Amino acid sequence: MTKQIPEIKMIDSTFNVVTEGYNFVGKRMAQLETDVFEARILGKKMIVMTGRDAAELFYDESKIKREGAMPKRIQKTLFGVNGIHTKDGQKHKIRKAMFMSMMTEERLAHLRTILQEEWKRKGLEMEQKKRAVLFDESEELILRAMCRWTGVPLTDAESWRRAYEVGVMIDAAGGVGKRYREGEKVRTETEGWIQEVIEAVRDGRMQAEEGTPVHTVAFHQEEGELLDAHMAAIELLNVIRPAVAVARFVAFAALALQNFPEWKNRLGTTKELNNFANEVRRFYPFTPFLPAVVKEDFEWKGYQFKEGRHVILDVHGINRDPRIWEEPETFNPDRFNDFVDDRFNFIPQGGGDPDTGHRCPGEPIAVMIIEESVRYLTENLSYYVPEQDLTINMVRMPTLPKDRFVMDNIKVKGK
Ligand code: HEM
Repeated sequence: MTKQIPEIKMIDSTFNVVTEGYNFVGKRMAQLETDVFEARILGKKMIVMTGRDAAELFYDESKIKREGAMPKRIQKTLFGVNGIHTKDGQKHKIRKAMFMSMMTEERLAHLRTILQEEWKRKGLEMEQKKRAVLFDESEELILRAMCRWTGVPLTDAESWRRAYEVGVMIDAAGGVGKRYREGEKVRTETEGWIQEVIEAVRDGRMQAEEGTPVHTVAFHQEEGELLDAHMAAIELLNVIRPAVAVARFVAFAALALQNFPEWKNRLGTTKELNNFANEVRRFYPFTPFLPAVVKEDFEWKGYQFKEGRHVILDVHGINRDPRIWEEPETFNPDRFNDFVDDRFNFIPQGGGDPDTGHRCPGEPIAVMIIEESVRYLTENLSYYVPEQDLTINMVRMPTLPKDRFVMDNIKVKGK
């Protein structure tokens, strides 16, 4: 028997999404005591879904597609227009293979070494400054590391400006008005910068080592053709930009060390450090939800999904779902000791199989950046956390601790 999907009886709920942010979906799910509801958002009727099973459905390519799902305003700031996030089927698989080919064990080990070197440099810089904002420093550090790793040249003179611009693109994703317009502007500039690099590599003005992401993207072919240089720039930026976004998790990790200091001396083993990084990705808000579109009519748990209907997956809610996580509101890295990941129950960076579906290819990079940052902060740096506002505004998307984690009296240990 088919059931009626519970509906939000409002002409349009966009205002509530904007004013309630990360809380919008969870609040409605609780009010309606459901895992699925329908609402009109941005003028379109959408099915909003939460829970592990909803994630499994969302990543079933026979039922759900991406074409036409991602709002243009998010493509124009965060992702780049018509990049991998919007592709389906064979086109997506070929493009995705390009990203996945960058994630070999050897290449990732190289990135870890780069991150360790960059943290050493950063530690000394921060010590000289005495007082620094961890979020800003992390953005710059990660941009440097990613440019080295991908093979994109970056001078000392430009690293802060470029890092700031990439940060603006990320921050603009959930913004309106000035915040959105600035994001769009810096995206155009940043794409121009990377496009020049791609063109220089292609015509031999710049050397790029085989196996580096810049080489991979510059010479990646689809149907016997190189990518258009602008598209290549968008996709190379789809490696660099989201890594810079991990600075949010670095700031959250520092906040966790501050608020839950009992974990500081529980980071000695690789597993403990990894658990801590995963709990940071689960506990703190980042990706709120993901959009897609129903490919053809089907029924799920008695509900009718009609072809062309937009769907939204509640990523944030699944990270805090009490059916998956015991005491979800408690920060507890130990929960990952016996956690069985079934690809749909822990999805801070999307679910399913990264090789074949849309799941983020950058999870090992994100985890590694958090791990190396936490390692450096706890083992190599001493600092004082001055009075400041570290509240997390759950309305703003994406969010971060308000004062971006100011550190004072910074000293490198054991020099
Ligand atoms: C702050 C850390 C990160 C978060 C929260 C994050 C989150 C996500 C999410 C939610 C998706 C969408 C999954 C979907 O559409 O189903 C995604 C896709 C993607 N991410 Fe990440 N990501 C992060 C870091 C990275 C890094 C370091 C890379 C570098 C390679 C990366 C590259 C990508 C790409 C290329 C896609 C598109 C995949 C596809 O459509 O097949 N991300 N990410």
